[in-house]
Amino acid sequence: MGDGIRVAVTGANGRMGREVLAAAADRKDVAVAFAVNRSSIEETISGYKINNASKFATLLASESPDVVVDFTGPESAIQYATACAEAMVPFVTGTTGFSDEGVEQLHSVSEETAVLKATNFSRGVAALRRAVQEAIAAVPSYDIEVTETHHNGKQDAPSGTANTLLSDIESVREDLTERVHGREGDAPRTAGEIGVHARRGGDVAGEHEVLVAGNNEVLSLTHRAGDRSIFAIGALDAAAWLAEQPAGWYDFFDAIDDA
Ligand SMILES: NC(=O)C1=CN([C@@H]2O[C@H](COP(=O)(O)OP(=O)(O)OC[C@H]3O[C@@H](n4cnc5c(N)ncnc54)[C@H](OP(=O)(O)O)[C@@H]3O)[C@@H](O)[C@H]2O)C=CC1
Ligand SMILES: O=C(O)C1=N[C@H](C(=O)O)C[C@H](O)C1
Repeated sequence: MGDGIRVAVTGANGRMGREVLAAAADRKDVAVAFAVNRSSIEETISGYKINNASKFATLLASESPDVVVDFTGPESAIQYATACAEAMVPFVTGTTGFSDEGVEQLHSVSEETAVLKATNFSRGVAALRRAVQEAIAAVPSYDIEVTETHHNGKQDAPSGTANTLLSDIESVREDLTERVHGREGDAPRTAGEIGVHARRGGDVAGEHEVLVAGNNEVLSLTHRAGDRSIFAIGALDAAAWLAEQPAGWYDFFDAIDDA
């Protein structure tokens, strides 16, 4: 696979699917084997024909892509992943909002083929995650609040990235056992909580802030996505790496730390 990868793209007419096709068109190391969308699309996107999603399994067999890149919804991602397991094609998903059962189903797929699931394909967010864990370990009694802001079309709240940051924080601060979503009325803060806030508006590509406060000081660690191309580029980098991996469960750190 030294000459590059042939990628299949799901959710091709979504905000992210379009970005992935645009990023692929810009890269010499990525060719698009095929692209699918649930609703039929007559026009091409970044020069690529868009197939109806009902043809996904047939196209997997006939086009033999090296890897599939999926940004859709939790139910469809599991359906696409299941088809990838049958065809033994590696599967990268940036889709968020999975239930615990959904994540278990993806884990089952990873017994048959390589699966890389990441709630955020930005290298800046990968750096933020590491910075947050280091920072909060240094001030172990401080209060923590996580705030995310996204465009008004986002389905899930809090964002997948916010949930990932919350898990990271809880792995360092085992005393924080309750996630409090928003705050209203007679609702004073308690010692064991992490406040979680989700804002929606306009076309914000994605912002995440971890606020750490105590002892007469405030530390704010923030990431702002300038536009969605960063997620698409990161997903294609992850896809190029995953295409060469054996069956198993991987995250974005596995790909970027091995580069
Ligand atoms: N990990 C990361 O770095 C990032 C993750 N995301 C995540 O990616 C996902 C998609 O986001 P975004 O592109 O903004 O969403 P959009 O709503 O713009 O696009 C969703 C796409 O998925 C398709 N789709 C939705 N439900 C189904 C279904 N049941 N069956 C088949 N296809 C379906 C839609 O098809 P149709 O057009 O026919 O409706 C559309 O093509 C979200 O979960 C989001 O949180 C987003 C950005 C970055
Ligand atoms: O839906 C989005 O747009 C985004 N979703 C991801 C998430 O839920 O964390 C990543 C990014 O913030 C954009």
